Order: sequence, then C-alpha cells, then structure tokens
Amino acid sequence: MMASSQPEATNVAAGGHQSLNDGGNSLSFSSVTPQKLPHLTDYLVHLQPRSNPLDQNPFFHPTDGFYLTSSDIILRQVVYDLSATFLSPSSHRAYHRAGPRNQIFFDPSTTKVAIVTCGGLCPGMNTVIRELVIGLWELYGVRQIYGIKAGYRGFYSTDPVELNPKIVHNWHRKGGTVLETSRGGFDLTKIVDAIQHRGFNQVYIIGGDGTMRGAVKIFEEICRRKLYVGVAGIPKTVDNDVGIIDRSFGFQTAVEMAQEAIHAAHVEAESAVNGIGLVKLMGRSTGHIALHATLSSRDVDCCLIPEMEFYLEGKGGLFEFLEKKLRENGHAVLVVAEGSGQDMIPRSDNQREEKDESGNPVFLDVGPWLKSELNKWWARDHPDELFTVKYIDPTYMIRAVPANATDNLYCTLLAHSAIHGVMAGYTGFVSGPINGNYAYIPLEEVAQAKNEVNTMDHKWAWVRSVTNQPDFVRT
Ligand SMILES: Nc1ncnc2c1ncn2[C@@H]1O[C@H](COP(=O)(O)OP(=O)(O)O)[C@@H](O)[C@H]1O
Ligand SMILES: O=P(O)(O)OC[C@H]1O[C@](O)(COP(=O)(O)O)[C@@H](O)[C@@H]1O
Ligand SMILES: [Mg+2]
Repeated sequence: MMASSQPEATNVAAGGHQSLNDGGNSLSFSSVTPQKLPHLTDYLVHLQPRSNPLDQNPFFHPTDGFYLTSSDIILRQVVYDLSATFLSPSSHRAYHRAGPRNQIFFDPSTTKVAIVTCGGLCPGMNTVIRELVIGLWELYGVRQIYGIKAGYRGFYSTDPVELNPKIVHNWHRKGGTVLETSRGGFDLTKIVDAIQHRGFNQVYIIGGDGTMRGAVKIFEEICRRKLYVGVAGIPKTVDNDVGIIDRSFGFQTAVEMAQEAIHAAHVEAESAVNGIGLVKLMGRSTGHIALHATLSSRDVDCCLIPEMEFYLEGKGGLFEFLEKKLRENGHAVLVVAEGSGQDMIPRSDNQREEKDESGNPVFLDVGPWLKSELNKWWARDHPDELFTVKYIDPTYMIRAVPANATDNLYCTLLAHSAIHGVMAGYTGFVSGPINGNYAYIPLEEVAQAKNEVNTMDHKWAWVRSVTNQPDFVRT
C-alpha cells in the first residue's frame, strides 16, 4: 500500500464545530490546534511511505480505528472555569495521540536502531530498553538494535552492544540501567558523527531534563545534515521534574520505596522521648517525591520542599512548630527534599560554584545540617530534657530498584508509543502521557518545560491540611 509521500494533513475540525460552551467564550474544535510534530519528510521530501507490517502480524488484527491519524489529538488542558471571561490561546493546545499509523517510513529489514540512557538512575529504565527492543523486533521486524553504553559519551567512546529479545528478556526485573549511564560527555559533533558513521536510522534517548536539552541539539544537527534518522526522547526523572507529561516513570516506585524510610523514622521517633524522625528524600529542585511520600504516609508532621522557603527560629518557624508537636504527641516526623533550605546552609565560595559534570548545581547536604541545627536548638532551649533526632537518608535506595507493576506497564506503553511514532516518520518528539492518554510532544517543548510543585494549588493545600505545618511566612 503506497500512498502519498506526506503524512496525513491535520484536520482537527473533522468532528464538526462542536463547542464546550455556547456562551460568549466557546472552545470549539476548530480553534484546537495540535502542536506541529517534526516529520522526516520535512527535509527528506522524496521519502516514500510503506504499509505498516502490523497488517501482516499474526497477533494483530487491525480493524477500523486501530491506526491513528493526525486528527487524533489530546487536549493539554481538561479543566476549565466556564465562568472565565477569557480563554487563553494555550488553553486550546493539543498534541497528537501516540499509537500505530497505517503507513511507516522505514524498511524494518534495513533499519538500524540506537538506544541510550543518560543522567541519574530511575526505576524502570531497563523496562523501557527491554520494551523498545521487544517492540521493534516483534511488532515491526527490526533486527539491528544496539545499546549505547554509558550515556551520551558512549556514542563516540565505545562500541555499541547488540540487543535482541533473548538478551533483554528479564531486564524489567533489574534496577538501574544495564546499558549504564553517565553525566556530562555531551559533544554534539562527535555524537552526530557517530550516529551518521555507524548508520543508525533511529535513536531512542532515555533521560531527564538535561538529556532532553541535549536531544534537541542532536535532533537539530540531524535535520541540518538532512540525515535519515528519527529521534525520540523518553522522559526519565525520578524527581518528576519534566513538564507537560502527567508524571515520569519510576516516580511511583520511588514514592513507594520512600514509605519504608518514613515508617522507620516514625518508629524511631515514637520510641524515643521527644523523638524526631528526619528523612531526606531526592528532589534536586522539585519536591514531588517528598510531597507524594508525605501524602501517602500520613505519619509526616512537616514536609520541606525546594519550592517553599522555610526558617528555623522565631514565631511561625520550624522549631516553634516542632516544639508544639513534641508537646502534643511526644514525637514528630520531618521529611525534607534534598534541594530544600540550600540558602540557609553555610557554604564556601567554592561550594557556591560547584556543578556536576552535566552542569547541575551540587547541593550541600540538608539532612546532617538540619539534624545538627535541631540538636543545637534543643540543647540551648531545653538543656534538661531528653531529645533525639534519628536521621535517615535513603537517597539511592528509592531509585536503584526495579519498577513496580504500575511503572512497568507505563514503561511498556511509553516505549511502544515511541516506536510507533518513529516508525511513522515523526522525529524530534517525546512520547508521554497527557491527561491519561499517550501523546507525541515536540522535544523542544519538553526540554523547556519544568514541572515544579505549585504551592498555591490544592495539592499543596492538602499537604498543609494533613500536616498542619506552618506556611513559613514571616509576620
Ligand atoms: N543544555 C544541555 N545541552 C546538551 N547536553 C546537555 C545539556 N544539559 C545536560 N546535557 C547532557 O545530558 C546528559 C544528562 O544530563 P543530566 O542533567 O545529568 O541528567 P538528566 O537528563 O537526568 O537531567 C548529560 O550527558 C549531559 O551532559
Ligand atoms: O548522585 P547522582 O547520580 O548525580 O544523582 C543525584 C541526583 O539525581 C537525581 O536523582 C535525579 O537527577 P536527574 O533526573 O536530573 O538525573 C536527583 O534527585 C539527585 O540530586
Ligand atoms: Mg535532571
């Protein structure tokens, strides 16, 4: 089935001009514009499509509606205030739905694939790799699939390793990434040279915000050189700091693992006289893990996140609140995200400048600092009373584990979504869930978007109502 060489034209008005609100401020299908997705035919204009091999797959029986078209979209925003007098243009933003297309732009028998993992670990990385390999092999019949070792630097510093379903069959049970990962080592020219010289046609890049910024540059250079190479990003971040998508894979697993640390802190605190259990959780610049772990646990009395400043002494401060809790309950549990309180920790000029290999700021350790401040405070104000701080730092334990069942399923859908998109000729995109449905989002948009905790929204208000902690606004 050889048809037009261009992907189907966008027609979001196909369903007619239905509107959400017939008042003065209507949102109609005609005003919904899906974000434009780059396609290989944007610069390889003579590239011919071919029918999807899923047509011949004995395990699939494509029916009407099995294949998605570019008129299948997902709205970014699903919550509206119908009394609003103005709908911003961004409220009409939409993305193409992820899934198989009836035409593909690769010959599986000659397609050569590279898969790379970059940045910090996250539960589920191995599942994504496994499902990319299995999906490419089983769904589309691709046989040349390679893993790039140790992150971006692996493109130009080591030989790729061959992957097949037999090799990866049990990888979803392993934490970490069998391909290995690293920070730094991003050399655009060397990376794209390696992609070109090794003859890769599809590159799947699994990584976080830094990785996605690198992926944008790789994609742009590939376009500039007009290479027959599709690029897909698969967002990975245990911190859940990548924007637009509902949440990142491995995040739920990490929150679940954090429960054990919080539980232990609670037991230790309860079993001491004036006991404080202090748990530090990952979260470089966003406090999602701390927030979700707090809400799920219900044993936490105070949750400190980077998005919210706090102070120790005086009215409305942390010490005053903890003292009240100790007097009421005899113990208190405190969860602190690693990026919190950085401005309060004394540091040298050298420490102020410190960055990791990827350019991320290196934080001072808020846990031991807070423990020491708590001990100083109590010894000063209540020298005759017993007091214990038990500090638990489960840092790597929450991310160096295999994904739980929900995250494993999520990783599988992400990987398959990415494969279907690249096979269909889309490039420079990220696959990810938006409002529960899988979408293709332009890489550039994902690289720029940051998911921070909004301390003005209902979720943070819920934390406050669970903990009754102060809002740390000085009066
Ligand atoms: N702005 C950038 N441009 C190009 N590459 C980047 C950029 N930021 C980070 N990288 C590269 O992306 C990789 C992962 O970045 P890092 O910040 O360590 O992790 P993550 O992707 O998980 O946020 C590293 O190899 C790093 O060099
Ligand atoms: O010690 P490492 O491996 O650099 O990782 C520490 C950092 O990695 C993270 O887990 C996540 O970082 P990325 O998602 O940016 O890779 C942060 O929470 C933490 O600060
Ligand atoms: Mg990052």
